[in-house]
Amino acid sequence: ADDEGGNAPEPGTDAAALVRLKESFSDPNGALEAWSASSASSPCDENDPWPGVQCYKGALAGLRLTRMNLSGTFDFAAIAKLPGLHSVNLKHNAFSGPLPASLVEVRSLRALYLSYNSFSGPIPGEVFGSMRWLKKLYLDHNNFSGPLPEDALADAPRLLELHLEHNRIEGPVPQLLPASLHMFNLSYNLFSGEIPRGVASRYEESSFAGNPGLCGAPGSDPSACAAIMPAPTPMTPPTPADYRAVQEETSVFVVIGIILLVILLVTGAMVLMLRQDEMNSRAPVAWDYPGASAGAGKPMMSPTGPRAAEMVAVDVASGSSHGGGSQSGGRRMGEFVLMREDITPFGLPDLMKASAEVLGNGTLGSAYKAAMRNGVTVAVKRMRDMNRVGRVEFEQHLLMLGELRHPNVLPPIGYHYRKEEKLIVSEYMPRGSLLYVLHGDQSPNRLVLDWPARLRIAVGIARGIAFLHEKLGIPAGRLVSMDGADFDAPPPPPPHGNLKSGNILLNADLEPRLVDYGFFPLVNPAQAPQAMFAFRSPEGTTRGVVSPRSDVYCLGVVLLELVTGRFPSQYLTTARGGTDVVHWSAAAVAEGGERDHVDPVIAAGGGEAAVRLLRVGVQCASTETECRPSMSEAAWMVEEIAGGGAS
Ligand SMILES: Nc1ncnc2c1ncn2[C@@H]1O[C@H](COP(=O)(O)OP(=O)(O)OP(=O)(O)O)[C@@H](O)[C@H]1O
Repeated sequence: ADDEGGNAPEPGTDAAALVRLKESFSDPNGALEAWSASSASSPCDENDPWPGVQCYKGALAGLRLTRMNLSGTFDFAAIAKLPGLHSVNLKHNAFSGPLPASLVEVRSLRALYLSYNSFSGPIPGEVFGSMRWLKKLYLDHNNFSGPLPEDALADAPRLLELHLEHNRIEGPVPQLLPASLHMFNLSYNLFSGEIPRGVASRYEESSFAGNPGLCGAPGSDPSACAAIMPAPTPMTPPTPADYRAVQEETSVFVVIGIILLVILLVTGAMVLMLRQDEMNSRAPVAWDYPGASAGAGKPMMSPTGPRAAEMVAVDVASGSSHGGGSQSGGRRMGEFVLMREDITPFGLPDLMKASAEVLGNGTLGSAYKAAMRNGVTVAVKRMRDMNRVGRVEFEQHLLMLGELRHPNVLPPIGYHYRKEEKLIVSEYMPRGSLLYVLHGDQSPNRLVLDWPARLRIAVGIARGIAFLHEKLGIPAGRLVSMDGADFDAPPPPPPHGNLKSGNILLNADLEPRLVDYGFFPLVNPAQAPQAMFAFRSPEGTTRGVVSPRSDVYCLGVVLLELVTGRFPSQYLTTARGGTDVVHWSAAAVAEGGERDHVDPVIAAGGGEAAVRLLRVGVQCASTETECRPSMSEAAWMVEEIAGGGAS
């Protein structure tokens, strides 16, 4: 009624289009009441924009109508003539019926999110054939049926993400997919037959899960196809023999890991000794380093040389280890910035002369132990994949991280920045990581963590990560993507981003200290999915999106690892092995069999408390982010189990 009475907005304007669009669906809560011909403002009014609109330079660029209880159909034809409209997001509403044919008239769309509605019927091929700019298409959690239009899909020129999970789509998995398609999730549908090899190898195993008639998923047994082709077989629960097989695989993995580690340590130490001899014999000669007065213009040291040697050679030319004043909030020792006043000063020359040992080679870089002559022993991490950040950004971030103080957090104490070389130094923790103590140390007199120790460690981890969330968390509303292509605002980054047992170190009292946190803003976005464990969360693997709740998932994995004593398969990228602690434990909770999943070493001491901790782990590692507790809630749940007796 608002839109009648000669007050209609000028045809062709954003306002006219939205008023017409609103007539096509039902808005029982009046969420879009302001979409009216009699409205005093225009949709993109700077001071009083209409609800649900996203604007770019004063023009309508996106519609974000999520969780508004809207229903009926959506008249895409009404908005087809808006050339700047790039994104439509209708997630979590009650729209139903087939996809309106008018959809394909909105040629400008880059992103269309229809997840969690009740759309039904087949997916028309024109969606891919006519919408040539479409990059992201989210059709998951609806009632779509019928086969996928293979030819049209193969032709979509720019499609990056296609989400089809939780529908009733049937037929074979298409053989030909656009080269651009890096995310293709068809889990929980009715697809059948063998997944074409080229498709199976391109996507995660989870992309194909929940299709009982489908075989040939990555990592699955190829012979299973023969068995499954005639008729879909029901899924059978894993037998004890399966678990034994996984255990054996785990042991093989651990043995191989140890052999590799020994080779790495011996080689590293030998090369380092050779290099140090070489350096000593060349002591009077200045090493080549950009900006160094002596030796400038000579070729730089080979970047392919051994890592430790490169690390210690970078700053020999920059002078005395005890020179330099206070800059940027830290003491600058030549090219090295020491951020702490309370330890004996040192610089890169001291690190160079230190006896060094390779600690390991992780996803973010390699780590070395350096015992210096002044009695200080530190861990030096040579960071990879951070060439995107400039000096100022890197320094400010490190200084900020260095200021964080908590008993369960191990802050960096110094850093070195060059465009192509970044070192981060922290206190050395002689006991090593929780990963090593739980699974790596096979010596006869190894440390076995009993229940009180594990509970204390769980509490410490929860306190440390909750502290990081409090200090490094960014309120969700502050981040809005306005790049003109995708107006679905990205969630804030996970404050830790890489929480796993390898990044939880234990001090002499077995108190956990978290490391490798807060690097999300520094790591190159293209490398982050491989480098940071938060991307192994379900939302990270399926959508490439992570948030603070991804840290909660990572905490869940660690808690399950502590209670079950199993090596989580989630930590492996390519090799097979370990136990899928998340699904294994979730199944136990569903069947009430938690007690059988508690590590026998702690079963007697842990009792009901261990079972409760396992349940918290399962909840934290829920597939749906909304089902996970917030980090402060998770920390509180862990504290509650300890009941104050853990500290
Ligand atoms: N400050 C430290 N004290 C003692 N050991 C450390 C310290 N920092 C790292 N380490 C150990 O050095 C090894 C290599 O660490 P690094 O961080 O390079 O790899 P990672 O933890 O396996 O993987 P990622 O790069 O993903 O964090 C690990 O075993 C880790 O526990």
